Amino acid sequence: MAFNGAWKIDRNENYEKFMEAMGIGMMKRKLGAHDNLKITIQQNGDKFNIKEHSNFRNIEIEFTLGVSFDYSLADGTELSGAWTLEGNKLVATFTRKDNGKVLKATREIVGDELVQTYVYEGVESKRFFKRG
Ligand SMILES: CCCCCCCCCCCCCC(=O)O
Repeated sequence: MAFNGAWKIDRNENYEKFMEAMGIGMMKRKLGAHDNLKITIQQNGDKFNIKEHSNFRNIEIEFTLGVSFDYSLADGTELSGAWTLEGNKLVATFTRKDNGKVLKATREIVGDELVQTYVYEGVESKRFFKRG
C-alpha cells in the first residue's frame, strides 16, 4: 500500500493563510507552522490506522474508507467526515461541528513525497512529507 510508512513534515505551502482562514490566532499559527508533524500510516484493505505525532500531541486514529468519523484538530476544533479513495488519491470532506463549514482534504503520493492538500473557504494549502 503506497501510503504505508512513517512520514515527516518537510515543508508547507500557504499553511499560515489556511490556518488564518480557519480562525487560528497568530501565536498558534506560528507554532502550527513548525509543529514537527510526523504521521505513520498503516492501510489494511479499506481500513487505515494513523499515528499522529507533533509538538502538540500524540494520537492514534482509525477509520474505514467511506465511513464518517470524528476528528479534533490540535486546537480543539471538531470535524466530522470520511476519506474515500479516488484512483490513487485519498479524498475527504470534513464538516466543522462549530460552524458547519466544509474542509476538503486530499492525500497523495507525488514522487517520493506524501502531499496533503487542505481547502477551507477557498484557501488552499499543501503540506509535504518525506519518508522518515
Ligand atoms: C488549522 C490546522 C488545520 C489542519 C487541517 C487538518 C485537516 C485534517 C484532515 C483530517 C485528518 C483526519 C485524520 C487523518 O486521516 O489523519
